[in-house]
Amino acid sequence: MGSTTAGTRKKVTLQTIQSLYKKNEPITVLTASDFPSGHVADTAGMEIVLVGDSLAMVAMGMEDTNEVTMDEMLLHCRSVNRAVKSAFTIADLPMGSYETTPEKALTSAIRMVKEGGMKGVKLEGGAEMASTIRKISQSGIPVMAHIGLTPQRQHSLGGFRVQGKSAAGAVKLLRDALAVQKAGACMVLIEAVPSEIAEIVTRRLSVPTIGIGSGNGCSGQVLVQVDMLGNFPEGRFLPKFVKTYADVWGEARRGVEAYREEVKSKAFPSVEYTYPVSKEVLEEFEKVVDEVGEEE
Ligand SMILES: Nc1nc(=O)c2c([nH]1)NC[C@@H]1CN(c3ccc(C(=O)N[C@@H](CCC(=O)O)C(=O)O)cc3)CN21
Ligand SMILES: CC(C)C(=O)C(=O)O
Ligand SMILES: [Mg+2]
Repeated sequence: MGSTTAGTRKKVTLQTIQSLYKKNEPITVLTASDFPSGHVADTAGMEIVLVGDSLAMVAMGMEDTNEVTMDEMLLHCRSVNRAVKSAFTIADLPMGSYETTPEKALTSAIRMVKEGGMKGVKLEGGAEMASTIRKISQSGIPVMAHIGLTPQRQHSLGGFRVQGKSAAGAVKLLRDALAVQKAGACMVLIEAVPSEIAEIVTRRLSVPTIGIGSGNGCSGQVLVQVDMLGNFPEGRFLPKFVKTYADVWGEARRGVEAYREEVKSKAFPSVEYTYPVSKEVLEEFEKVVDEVGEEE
């Protein structure tokens, strides 16, 4: 099946993504927020690495995604970009960096490319964002549109709620998808929408859809990396759509506790973790040790 583990993998371009879409091969997308997470996503063969504003919550400990600034996003983008050699990179435009005018949005998108090293940008919203999407994509920066559950608009949506559940909601979703496609979006991310609805929307579009919590009928899938790796504090809430493929947190916790025990018991550092010194040097040093600092 398709592209495998990388290393010498060729650079993924929009054309690569287009050809996967044509072949009906699912497009793999994963978030990253720093050098190590960018590195593992890239070398494990993800086609797209997304610097999502969810990093506000998972990497910065903020309450939601609305607090993170453009400058903070750029810092994370630069770290991810140093690690990613093959994957196509996209970053979320954070709340406040694109809503006021298409010109402001383009300025922010250009910063993501020039300062963040990103290849494309993602922004939340449907039909109402069409002129913004057009402005950015006509300037040569690929735009992924994010519809369905749009976390930056959680207070209008009444929280992190499933979208497109009613017939009217599904019609709105389809209208949004068609509008952002017409405006030039190169991909449409669909978050937290019933599978059947997302599948029908995907069929009506001629650009790939990337689903999160929207079932198997999308052209590709995305998850937040720390979620799928189980790399988060005990007891943290996880959306129903997250499948956990590893227990990185458990392993990290086990390691730190073992280190603590061994420091307390003096089992660490044992001799193999220390540097040798010759007996002669040691004897010579011991001879003078009491005099050092007492001179004059
Ligand atoms: N770590 C993390 N993972 C994510 O997937 C994620 C973030 N953060 N932050 C930004 C958004 C917020 N996300 C969320 C958060 C909660 C639900 C949630 O509570 N879903 C409910 C369904 C609620 C309903 O019935 O309408 C669930 O049970 O999954 C969904 C998406 C997805 N994104
Ligand atoms: C969850 C994905 C789609 C995202 O927008 C993010 O990570 O911020
Ligand atoms: Mg986001």
